[in-house]
Parts: sequence; structure tokens; C-alpha cells
Amino acid sequence: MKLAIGSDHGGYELKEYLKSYFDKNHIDYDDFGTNSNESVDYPDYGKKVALAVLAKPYDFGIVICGTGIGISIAANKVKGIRAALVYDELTARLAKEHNRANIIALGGRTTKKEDAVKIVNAFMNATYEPRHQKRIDKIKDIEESYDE
Ligand SMILES: O=C(CO)[C@H](O)[C@H](O)[C@H](O)COP(=O)(O)O
Repeated sequence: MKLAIGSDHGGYELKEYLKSYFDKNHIDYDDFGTNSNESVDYPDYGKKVALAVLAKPYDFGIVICGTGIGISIAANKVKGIRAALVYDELTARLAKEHNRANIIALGGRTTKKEDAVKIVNAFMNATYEPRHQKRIDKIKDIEESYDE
């Protein structure tokens, strides 16, 4: 299991908290920034994690901004990315089972740290249900119907 993680300043503290949880639990990750509370732009970090997830052998990505909204929108602009803004264990589980999300987005200002750990674990422990593939293929068809 290896994951890619990134955030803007609004998600920085939660990112660092999740990293310490991953370290303690021997979960491998690469951190794509940001590296402080200094103000940055969330699209830059959504894009970095999205491209990493597509290009390298990560099992999935985690992106975090203040609400998770902006950075999930940005990540979803990268072709092949299905970024799901999840806010509890149920939405995290369903993001894997139904949507085959390859990135989950969290809100650093809206999600408690302990809840974020539960959410990430719910996603990691869930399994994609292939009966949903027809819908995933239709999402891909939308991507393919537009020029890059
Ligand atoms: O949530 C976000 C985008 O959806 C961002 O993390 C910020 O909250 C937002 O861009 C505003 O950031 P600021 O710290 O208030 O400048």
C-alpha cells in the first residue's frame, strides 16, 4: 500500500497529522506539499497529486484544502482522475465501492483529525464493486468526448 498526499495551507495541519498516523502504522506515502501554513493555491497541489496518481504506482491519493471542495475540483480536471470529496466513513466506503475513486478529498477546516483517520481507513478497507463499471466507463466516455 502506497499513497500520494498533498494539500494547500488550509489542509496542511491535517496532512501532517495523517502523515504521523501513516508513519506509526507503517503506511507508505509520498508527500507532494505544501510544506507550511503559508498561503498557496490549492489547484497546484490537486494537480500534483492527480498527475502522481496517474503516473506512478500509488494505490490512491489524498488531497486536502480548507473544505476539500476546491482541491477536489482541481484534481478532477486531470483526465483519468475520479476524486471524491468524502466527509464520513460511509461516503469514503462508497467512493471506493461505487465510484472507484482514485483520490479522496478532505477538508482540513471541516473534518476533525480523528475522523479523518477513520475516513481514510474506511476507504482503504473498502473494495470496488465491478457491477458499477458501466457507470465508470460512461464517465470515461465523457472525458474522451472532449479534446485535451
Ligand atoms: O478550501 C479551500 C478551497 O476550496 C482552500 O483551502 C481555502 O480555504 C480557500 O481557497 C481560501 O483560502 P484562505 O486561506 O482563506 O485564503
